[in-house]
Amino acid sequence: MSQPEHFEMLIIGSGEGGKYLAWHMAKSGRRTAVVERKLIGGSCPNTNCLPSKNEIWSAKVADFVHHAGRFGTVTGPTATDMKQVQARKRGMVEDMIAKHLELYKASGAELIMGTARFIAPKTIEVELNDGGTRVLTGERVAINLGTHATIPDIPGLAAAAPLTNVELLELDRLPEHLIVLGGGYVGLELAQAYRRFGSRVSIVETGPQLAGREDSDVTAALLEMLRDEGVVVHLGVKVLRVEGRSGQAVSLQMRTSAGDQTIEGSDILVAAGRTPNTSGIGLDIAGVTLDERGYIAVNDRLETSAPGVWAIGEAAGSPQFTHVSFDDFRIISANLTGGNRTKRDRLVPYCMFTDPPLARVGLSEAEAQRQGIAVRVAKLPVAAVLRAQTISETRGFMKALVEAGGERILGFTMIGAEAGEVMTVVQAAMLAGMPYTGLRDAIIAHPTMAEALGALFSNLPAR
Ligand SMILES: Cc1cc2nc3c(=O)[nH]c(=O)nc-3n(C[C@H](O)[C@H](O)[C@H](O)COP(=O)(O)OP(=O)(O)OC[C@H]3O[C@@H](n4cnc5c(N)ncnc54)[C@H](O)[C@@H]3O)c2cc1C
Ligand SMILES: NC(=O)c1ccc[n+]([C@@H]2O[C@H](COP(=O)([O-])OP(=O)(O)OC[C@H]3O[C@@H](n4cnc5c(N)ncnc54)[C@H](O)[C@@H]3O)[C@@H](O)[C@H]2O)c1
Repeated sequence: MSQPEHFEMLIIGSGEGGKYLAWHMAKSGRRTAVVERKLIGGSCPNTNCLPSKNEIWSAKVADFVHHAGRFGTVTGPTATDMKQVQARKRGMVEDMIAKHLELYKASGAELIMGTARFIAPKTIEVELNDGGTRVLTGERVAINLGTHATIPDIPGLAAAAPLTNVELLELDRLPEHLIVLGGGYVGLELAQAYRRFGSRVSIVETGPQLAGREDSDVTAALLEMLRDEGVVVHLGVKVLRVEGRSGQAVSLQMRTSAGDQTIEGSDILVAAGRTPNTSGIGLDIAGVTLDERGYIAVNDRLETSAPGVWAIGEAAGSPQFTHVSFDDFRIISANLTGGNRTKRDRLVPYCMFTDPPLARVGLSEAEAQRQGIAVRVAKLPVAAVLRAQTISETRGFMKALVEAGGERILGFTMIGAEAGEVMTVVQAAMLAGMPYTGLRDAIIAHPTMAEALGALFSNLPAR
């Protein structure tokens, strides 16, 4: 065994929270190392958020071009060159990796490329990517391992070598018919994008609706939007088996309420949720306990069962968003410097980058009902928003929840153009504790999408 090297802060995984913690600790003078097996900067800039949003924007351009005539621009025959789509995306990812390396260098944190495994409490052995091993110990250890796509236990699926988001976002050819297993975030964003590039796309979802966490009016709007673009959606099905090989020919047999059906496709994408990267790396040896789903068990301060060991991001069971992994960093760094920050009562917003996007902060109607919280609900169709008329993007609606007996905003959902930006305006009001009347009565620039918040909150039923 190599001689152990000691660090004041040792971080496993260069994800969002892990890298910020490393840079922060190193800059404040602590000897810090990060061990990363592959993705410099984690999955967001390499394989997940940013590459997907990059390709989704290429698909948006394709959609603009397909409908250019509507806006008065005359085009001839058009086609999507997936090699160029890939080239733009790869260029962005390479730039990000270079920037991350500069930030590592400037911070003084050592980035060690290799796979970590615990061999004793607070002690890891790293199998270096360049060969050889190093043994590292940390006075404090943070674990930021992330997740990978779950491959459901369906006969023939694994043997079909299905695509996950990682492989799909690396394809430089267009699938002729892409079968998408799962109608959640990954499935919906990528199904729409590949449809716009020109693939035939079929979504197969076990649940009764798309985006299962959302209210039924929201998911009905999503469904209509996707079907209008020619995406075929199968809901409430049981997948029986998969045959063939993704990239060549693949068939999926499913049980539906109308009987058994088979879909023949060229490729299959698995987008059926995530599995934490917590197995086989000696977390038991480190004294780090997992919960029943295999995520690292943490308290509100993100402390694990092992003293001096924290967990960050998806592997810690935090909501699966980059901005949450970043907030996990803020919790840990605050607590390491005498603060008392917790993840309790965090207001976690999100935006699904379908087009138009779906954004939410706070409660949905169904959640309010489940929690027995009485609310007043205001709705406004996006078609009523003047800005939406100017850009011919009138699909969707806004919905706000306000406490029944007061003026506190409890939730906001929007499906429509610029939903993420409009939602953030409402989130800011919620964080400031501003009554809904503050937004209702504000002067908001005309014509913006956020201007419609005045009309939305004016629609609220009286107490
Ligand atoms: C297709 C897709 C699109 C998404 N889009 C969005 C979006 O638009 N917005 C959003 O907020 N979220 C999005 N997400 C979710 C988001 O990517 C994650 O929540 C986010 O990256 C946070 O991850 P993390 O910090 O927990 O871990 P990660 O960033 O995954 O980092 C974990 C790191 O640990 C490394 N690692 C694992 N095991 C070891 C080991 N034993 N030794 C060394 N290194 C190891 C991994 O290589 C990885 O780099 C998307 C997810 C997917 C799949
Ligand atoms: N824009 C964003 O912020 C963004 C984008 C992509 C992913 N993400 C994050 O990544 C997480 C993972 O995304 P995801 O889409 O993999 O998971 P998800 O949980 O959002 O959706 C998975 C879907 O697959 C369905 N499913 C499960 N097993 C199935 C099966 N055997 N056959 C058919 N359908 C099946 C589920 O019912 C569910 O609807 C998300 O929850 C989200 O937090 C965020």
